[in-house]
Amino acid sequence: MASPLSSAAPARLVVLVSGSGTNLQALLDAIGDDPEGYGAQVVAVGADRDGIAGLERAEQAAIPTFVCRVRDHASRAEWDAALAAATAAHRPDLVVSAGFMKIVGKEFLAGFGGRFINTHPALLPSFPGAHGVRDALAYGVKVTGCTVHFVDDGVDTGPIIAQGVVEVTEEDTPEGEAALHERIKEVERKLLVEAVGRLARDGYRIEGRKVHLDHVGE
Ligand SMILES: Nc1nc2c(c(=O)[nH]1)N[C@@H](CN(C=O)c1ccc(C(=O)N[C@@H](CCC(=O)O)C(=O)O)cc1)CN2
Ligand SMILES: NCC(=O)N[C@@H]1O[C@H](COP(=O)([O-])[O-])[C@@H](O)[C@H]1O
Repeated sequence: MASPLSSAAPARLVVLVSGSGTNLQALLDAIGDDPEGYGAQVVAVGADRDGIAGLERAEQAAIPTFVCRVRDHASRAEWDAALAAATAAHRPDLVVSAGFMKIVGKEFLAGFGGRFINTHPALLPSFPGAHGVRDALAYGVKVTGCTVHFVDDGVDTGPIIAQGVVEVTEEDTPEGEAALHERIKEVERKLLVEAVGRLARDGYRIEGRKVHLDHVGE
């Protein structure tokens, strides 16, 4: 699949969040007042719930927000279609799931397949799902980390864009999940900013499981 990013204008990003939104903040800070330099701008932030810091961060930055709650829809499929429509209204080039804690369905993927990026707090394909940090700790791994990947119709199974490694130490007890997650997030924020910027600036191709970042100027 060839890059959908053909324009010289900054890529339009819709970012989906469910929680504190520190990955969203890292993108906003990297873009700052130079979207041309970074190669992308955040045009909207969407969420599956109200009252989260991620939405407050968007409002602070005067970025439009939308909330699409499963319980406001008659079925999961209707929610998925509503989320797809609310996202499409902002005409994104790329959609970024940055701590978005819902599995999206067919309609969303039909609209944004090949341009929907997720960041996950484990080294995929190990420990997919909603509890990547807890599952890695429970397994007893000595290294873990984070993965930025394109989303497909599995859960955390799509083609990998970039990964970052974090050591697990003797101090990382099962009770210390939050502390390990915080160390992962320090690496993850930088990885996400770097990966999204490169995809947006230089373009990319997805061939099977491989993501090829184009090399502009080489
Ligand atoms: N179709 C896909 N959707 C999403 C993917 C994906 O790979 N394919 N990645 C996720 C993010 N994700 C981890 O990276 C993830 C998030 C949530 C869950 C999950 O089990 N969610 C439950 C609800 C949990 C809650 O509301 O707290 C659910 O969806 O019912 C698994 C993986 C983004 N979406
Ligand atoms: N499976 C999805 C998942 O666990 N996502 C994780 O939620 C955190 C969100 O942090 P943030 O709200 O501070 O950006 C991030 O670590 C992200 O990888």
